[in-house]
Amino acid sequence: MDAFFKLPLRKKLALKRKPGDLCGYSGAHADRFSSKLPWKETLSFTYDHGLDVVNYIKSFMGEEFQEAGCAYQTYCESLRNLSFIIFELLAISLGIDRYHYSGFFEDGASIMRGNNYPPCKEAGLTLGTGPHTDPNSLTILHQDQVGGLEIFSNNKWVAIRPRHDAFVVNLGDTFVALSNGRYRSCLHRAVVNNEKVRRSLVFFVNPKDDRIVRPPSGLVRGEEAKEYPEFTWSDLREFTQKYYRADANTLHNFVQWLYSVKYGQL
Ligand SMILES: C=C1C[C@]23C[C@H]1CC[C@H]2[C@]1(C)CCC[C@@](C)(C(=O)O)[C@H]1[C@@H]3C(=O)O
Ligand SMILES: O=C(O)CCC(=O)C(=O)O
Ligand SMILES: [Fe+2]
Repeated sequence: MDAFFKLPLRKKLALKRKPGDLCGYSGAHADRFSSKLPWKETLSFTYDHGLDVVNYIKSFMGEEFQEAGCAYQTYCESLRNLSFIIFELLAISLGIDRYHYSGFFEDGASIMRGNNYPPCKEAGLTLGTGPHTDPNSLTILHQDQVGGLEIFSNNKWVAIRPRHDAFVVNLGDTFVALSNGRYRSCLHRAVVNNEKVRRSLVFFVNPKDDRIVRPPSGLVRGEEAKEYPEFTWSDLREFTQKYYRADANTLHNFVQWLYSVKYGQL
């Protein structure tokens, strides 16, 4: 990732994400937003179980990234396996079939994202990533030793101390619906500093695009008891990529959009 973000801007822009697509390079999301631009660059690609990551990275970034491709291949496969273990633990904690969620995500496709946060002379006047809950289902993050990830807990921002030997795991909005509201998604942000570049690797786990997101029957007592309408990850990704910058209220606004646009019920 270091080698990529040190490339000349014209080479990075050659991999610029296409409008509405999550994958590719983005510089401060300057092509998407006209205010409150995040102080960061990102490089994202979709990972599904069958992807030959090495060839994908080489074709996408160049032959010189063969070694990076091998590292990403191992990393993505390992995090996919870890996600299934986490989903089993979540199912057990909810008292449902322990394989319910891992089965639901078996044919899913995740997003691998590298975040590069350059130092900022006026670090207090900007944010690397603004306050948000992740719209996806589950996030497995590794931050470098610089520090900058914060969660909102007990009405204050709390720094998450970097640990080189640990991942940060948080639930996203889609899992709120999959658990029928029994779990909440974690509000977090990334701050920057005026001295050092900061990097994080983020693995966003998602179900297959068109798989219907609904809670297991064991978590729903009667039709009225469903907390959220049914939707797909494809719907929520479209909402965040085309109509709404994910923030602390994405799920609420997404449901309004679903009813008005998708179901025409408002
Ligand atoms: C589905 C996604 C949209 C974002 C990347 C993944 C999960 C987190 C989302 C994001 C990081 C939340 C803050 C705003 C955002 C625009 C960003 O700063 O990158 C979001 C991502 C995105 O829309 O690219
Ligand atoms: O870089 C970080 O520590 C947080 C990044 C993040 O929240 C995201 O990319 O969704
Ligand atoms: Fe996030």
